[in-house]
Amino acid sequence: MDIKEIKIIGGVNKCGESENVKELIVKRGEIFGVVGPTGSGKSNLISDIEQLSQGDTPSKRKILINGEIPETEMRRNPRKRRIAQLSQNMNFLADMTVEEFLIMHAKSRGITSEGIVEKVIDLANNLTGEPIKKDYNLTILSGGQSRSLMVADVAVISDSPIVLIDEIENAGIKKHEALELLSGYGKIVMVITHDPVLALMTTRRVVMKNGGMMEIIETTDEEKEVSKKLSNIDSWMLSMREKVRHGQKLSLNDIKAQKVLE
Ligand SMILES: Nc1ncnc2c1ncn2[C@@H]1O[C@H](COP(=O)(O)OP(=O)(O)OP(=O)(O)O)[C@@H](O)[C@H]1O
Repeated sequence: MDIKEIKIIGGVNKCGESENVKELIVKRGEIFGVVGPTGSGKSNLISDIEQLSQGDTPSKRKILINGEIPETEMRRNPRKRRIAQLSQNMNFLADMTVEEFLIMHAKSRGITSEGIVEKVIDLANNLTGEPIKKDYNLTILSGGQSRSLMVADVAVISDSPIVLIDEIENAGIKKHEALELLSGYGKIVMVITHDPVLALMTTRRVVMKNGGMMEIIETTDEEKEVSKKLSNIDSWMLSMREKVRHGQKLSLNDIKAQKVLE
């Protein structure tokens, strides 16, 4: 099934009161943000989408796919759900090389195209400062390398049209590029974040409060500008981290803020 949009029909907050936002539609290629303080219900909203809930969770939300109630099979069978989830705590456990894993995953999805392994690894290497090689064992990958590979894998091999991301701010990868990559592959991307770099690169974001969807904010052009500048600062921080990691010394020249903010 070609998933073009998901619709969230609002339910109730933690006090049982109707949510302010009654209906929310997220379309293919859109990056949608979920923001709110601790305990405000961000993960709960993502989990409702992941389960394709139909008024049967505490929030009583309903999730429609292309305007319709998804088939029971899609709800019950995780293989048919086609929703990928990424979080900063995820790691690979399988004892195999990067190449073996990618070939196996591509095969299981019926993808046989030439050069798919190289393509995924190249994309992953754009997201991390520490290069990944195809003969590396999955279990020796660092956190940043693992997450980069997962993002590239979800973008290219996994056919999950819906990607739910739970706080990747400390995942040690180029977050901006990671989100751009996923949305560029025509996916519906929903990202929970406290990070302005990510929050401002979404087209819209929902503000959670007390377990309910309070309001939807459209990202302004000015905010997009701010996002680009913050992203530069972010890449710079990542490069500093890499220098320290590789035993190099930093100098005051490295923190000339103007260079970063230009
Ligand atoms: N609409 C709701 N109805 C009933 N319970 C809810 C609702 N929304 C959230 N909760 C409950 O409130 C608690 C906090 O919610 P949740 O974990 O989703 O918050 P969060 O914003 O993700 O928090 P954190 O930022 O700390 O991860 C959870 O136990 C969750 O089950």
